[in-house]
Amino acid sequence: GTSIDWTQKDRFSFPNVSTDALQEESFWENLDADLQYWTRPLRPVQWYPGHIAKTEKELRNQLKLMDVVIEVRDARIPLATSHPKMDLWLGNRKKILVLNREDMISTDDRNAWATFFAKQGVQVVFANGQLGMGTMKLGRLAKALASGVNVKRRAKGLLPRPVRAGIVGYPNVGKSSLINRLLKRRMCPAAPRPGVTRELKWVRFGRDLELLDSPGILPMRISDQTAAIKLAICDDIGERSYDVADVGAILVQILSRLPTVGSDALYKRYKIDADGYCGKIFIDKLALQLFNGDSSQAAFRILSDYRKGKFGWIALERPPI
Ligand SMILES: Nc1nc2c(ncn2[C@@H]2O[C@H](COP(=O)(O)OP(=O)(O)OP(=O)(O)O)[C@@H](O)[C@H]2O)c(=O)[nH]1
Repeated sequence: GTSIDWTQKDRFSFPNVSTDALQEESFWENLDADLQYWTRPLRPVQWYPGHIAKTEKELRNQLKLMDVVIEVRDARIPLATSHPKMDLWLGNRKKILVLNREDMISTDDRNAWATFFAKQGVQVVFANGQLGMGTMKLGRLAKALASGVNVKRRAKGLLPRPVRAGIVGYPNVGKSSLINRLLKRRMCPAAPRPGVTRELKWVRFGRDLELLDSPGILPMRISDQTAAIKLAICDDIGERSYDVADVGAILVQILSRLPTVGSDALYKRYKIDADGYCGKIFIDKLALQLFNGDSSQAAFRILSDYRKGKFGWIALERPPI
């Protein structure tokens, strides 16, 4: 496989670069290849192709109505929660990128992503849909970006109209929470499941701006199992689509190799040795220790500890170099 040989790294000495930093860099460089290798023998995460086609059609219809598109991603996995066809679907609409769940990543991660997207000229806002952080800035940006729409209308002799913004993103990334925050209301009608026709309503959002009250859902990428595993770990897809024990085992392998967590932190929490190669053995031991041998429950405990930040706030992606 693509396992990392730390001892090899230690033999060379790089001036001014700590071994920890090197190990971490090497971890991130190898993570996607490792995930590909680890997921190959597993039951793939199941998407329903029928749903995907319908979701895509609905999304494209919704996008046609928007002048400004607010694309929401999970800050822990900004790449796995992106769709390669998004820019094509956008056409010449303006886009603002929201990295939501900013509370679930470290300041270093946040800075790294801010630099990465700034270099690409992408407008990025970090937000917390639960607490509402970032939404003021988002509102201001949407307004600023949208002002061009009426300049064009005036040039064509048309009357100005409110500019229309809409929120899109993968399931569960926090779209409804952000709509609620922007519209300062408690409830947003739950996003309907793909294929169910819904009424689209515009809600006034500040002066001259309207927000579509139901979010657009991005279709899953059917063949990308590396992205799927990350979505599963981050609880961005339903548990019925994957095997909890498999996903938990992969998380153990990731955590034990990550220098900022490592097998020491796993041992401290569960009193079980992890070796970074076989998360399944770790899960089975935890199952025997705490859950009468039920490995799904054991895996769920580890996933849930990760999601609650018990090992620190750990992103599963770093910007590519
Ligand atoms: N910690 C944290 N949790 C968040 C944040 N934003 C949303 N959540 C939580 O994430 C879960 C999903 O949020 P929703 O707003 O329902 O996500 P959605 O994208 O509308 O989901 P779908 O309706 O499935 O498409 C909820 O439990 C929210 O409370 C955030 O910034 N930080």
